[in-house]
Amino acid sequence: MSRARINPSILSADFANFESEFATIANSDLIHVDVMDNNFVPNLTFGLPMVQRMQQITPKPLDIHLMIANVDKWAAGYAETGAFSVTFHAEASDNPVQLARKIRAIGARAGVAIKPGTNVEGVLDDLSEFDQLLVMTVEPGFGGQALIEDTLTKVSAARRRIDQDKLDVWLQVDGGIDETNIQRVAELGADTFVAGSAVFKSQDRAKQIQNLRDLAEIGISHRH
Ligand SMILES: O=C(CO)[C@@H](O)[C@H](O)COP(=O)(O)O
Ligand SMILES: [Fe+2]
Repeated sequence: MSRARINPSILSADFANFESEFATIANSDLIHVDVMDNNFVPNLTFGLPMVQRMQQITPKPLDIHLMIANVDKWAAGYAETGAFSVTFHAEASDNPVQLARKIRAIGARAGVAIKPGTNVEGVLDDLSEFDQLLVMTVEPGFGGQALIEDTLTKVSAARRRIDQDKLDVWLQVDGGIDETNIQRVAELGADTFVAGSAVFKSQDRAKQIQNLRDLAEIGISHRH
């Protein structure tokens, strides 16, 4: 696996044809699956039975992004599907560290996500309990939004802490990532990039995934 990971978000895919859609993004690193409950976010996608089925047909490991309330109750079920990683929102959990331990014990990587309005400091001290920190670069709920520049200070702060404490934690960004900004966001510290519309609206998705990966790796190589 290359240093920069590109995880296409299937929120922008054709929901009636996941198997053929997945085949068009088979050169990705992981496939990002947005679970929304019309409660934690004002949009609804699909739940556990769909993710169980995706697990059977996917050419790549699944990176599950849970945008659901009562996540302390639901997250374990997603880990049990055999998903590679399960990321839940800090805002939706009563005890993120305890939940991460539960997800890890099942055998999935545990990720914690923060919305644009949530401080990163609250999770930085517990980072060793997680395999991934997801800094949302848009308000969760919808694809195709513009990246919120203010969120990028959190990416820099998280990168400083990960490097300083020599943590093995992936730093993911999600929302509005495309070929115009990925290199800069990588330079600031992200190493794992979710891209929905930038991949699915492209004429040649495989080529776009490789283009995004190349740009991100240039950004990573420019880090001081
Ligand atoms: O979690 C979310 C939205 O809440 C994302 O994963 C989006 O699906 C990303 O889409 P683009 O902003 O890249 O179009
Ligand atoms: Fe997402």
